[in-house]
Amino acid sequence: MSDSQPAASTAHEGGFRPDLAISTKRGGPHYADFNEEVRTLMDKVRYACPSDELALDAIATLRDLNAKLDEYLVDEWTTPAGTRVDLPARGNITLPPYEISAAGPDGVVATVWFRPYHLGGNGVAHGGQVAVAFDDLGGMASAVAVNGVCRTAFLKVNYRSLTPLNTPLQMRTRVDRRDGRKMFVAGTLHDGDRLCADIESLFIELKPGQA
Ligand SMILES: CCCCCCCCCC(=O)SCCNC(=O)CCNC(=O)[C@H](O)C(C)(C)COP(=O)(O)OP(=O)(O)OC[C@H]1O[C@@H](n2cnc3c(N)ncnc32)[C@H](O)[C@@H]1OP(=O)(O)O
Repeated sequence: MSDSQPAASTAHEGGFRPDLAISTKRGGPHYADFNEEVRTLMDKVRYACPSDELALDAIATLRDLNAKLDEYLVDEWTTPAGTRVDLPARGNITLPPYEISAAGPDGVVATVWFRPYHLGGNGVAHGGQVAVAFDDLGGMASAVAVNGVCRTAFLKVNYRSLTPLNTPLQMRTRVDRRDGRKMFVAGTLHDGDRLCADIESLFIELKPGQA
């Protein structure tokens, strides 16, 4: 575990943050390239078998970079990662990248692609990464439905066929049924006409102030 900690957060206000002030300017004009280079680094690391000389060189470079980044850590409400809606997956490099083509009462439609670093085994995507994409986009469908924040209560993924890497895939999520705060969300992931996975899930609308 690294000792690096993000900056102290502001007072805990639960899941609702009316003052998010989302801006595509956060992180500056080169934040997109910064994000992309980090994803590329993760791709390379997933497949690299470095010489010891290269490993030592990379360790020194990364330590230097991490020390520089330590000077610029902010809290989760201020970081561009997760709020740069102009970037794939809102600039959150922990998510598989996606681009939203529709988000409304009929649900969310996105193009998602799994990169080399999402490798599970034998050249295809890790099932956990598929679940991460469904969690985020299922959460988005329920958030749009209630115009608020929801948390996942359960997420069942049916893996119907292998999910390829480096391929634009269609993910669709929608609230199938609402019962008060309970949003039953269905979703599919397709490679062309082929169904890769689908979900049965429940998202709960948070009460004001609820974490
Ligand atoms: C636009 C940006 C989009 C961003 C999207 C990001 C999405 C990311 C979503 C996540 O990953 S959230 C992180 C993973 N989830 C969690 O950590 C949640 C942990 N669990 C909790 O915090 C609470 O258990 C939870 C908020 C889900 C529910 O607690 P509550 O106290 O608010 O509700 P309660 O326990 O009273 O349950 C409300 C109803 O849901 C039902 N319920 C809750 N959990 C259930 C469950 N697991 N299975 C079936 N039903 C469940 C419960 O029975 C009840 O039904 P009834 O109203 O009919 O009585």
